[in-house]
Amino acid sequence: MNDEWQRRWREGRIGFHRDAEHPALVRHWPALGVTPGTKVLVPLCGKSLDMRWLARHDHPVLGIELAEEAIEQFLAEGVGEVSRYHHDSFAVSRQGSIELWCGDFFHFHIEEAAEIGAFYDRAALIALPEATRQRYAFHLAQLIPPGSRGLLIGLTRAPGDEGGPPYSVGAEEIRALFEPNFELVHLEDGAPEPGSGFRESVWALTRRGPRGD
Ligand SMILES: C[S@@+](CC[C@H](N)C(=O)[O-])C[C@H]1O[C@@H](n2cnc3c(N)ncnc32)[C@H](O)[C@@H]1O
Repeated sequence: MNDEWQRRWREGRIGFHRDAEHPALVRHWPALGVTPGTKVLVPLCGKSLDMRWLARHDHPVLGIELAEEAIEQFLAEGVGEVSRYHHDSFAVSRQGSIELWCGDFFHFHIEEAAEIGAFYDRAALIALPEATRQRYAFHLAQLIPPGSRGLLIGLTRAPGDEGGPPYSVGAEEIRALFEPNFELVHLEDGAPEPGSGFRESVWALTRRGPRGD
């Protein structure tokens, strides 16, 4: 699966990428009440412009992305000096208050996550096949301290459409995956997209319990 993502980026098959920040981020992030200055984890970040929006709103960002191509495109499209270093298996690049860790999200561990106090998932959970989604929800919970908030934008496909990625992840599955470690509030469902029938759902999550619960 990892090779397939690298191939997609090399071949420019990145229909998931948006040319502007996601309206649900703009609409809902302020109400989460995340303190300015709090570092936001963006798992499976691609070259999402949502990271620039978060940075402009006083949040240092830590994005994690497998594909070097995505990170290089993001940096080339940005402004400012880029500094680079290595940390374990990750190649880390920093531009302004955005740091991008190139590598596998599942290899990113709590020691590296010390300063993270919020998260933003748009099309990360739904990029993963069913068998990996449980691992994703648990791993995310390990990285996020109790009391921290995050926004999750998921997606369902038209009834009977079992393709993916993006995979169809309904409200029931989202609750089953995250409720053991997070309080969830379902904020909205988008309208089905004409043509694809994809329909986004937006959730606010608050990490509960002691770390590693
Ligand atoms: C559907 S895209 C979403 C990207 C971004 N969140 C956005 O909204 O544009 C999923 C991204 O996750 C990356 N990815 C997939 N599996 C990953 C993993 N295990 N660790 C890090 N990145 C991964 C892919 O390369 C791809 O860029």
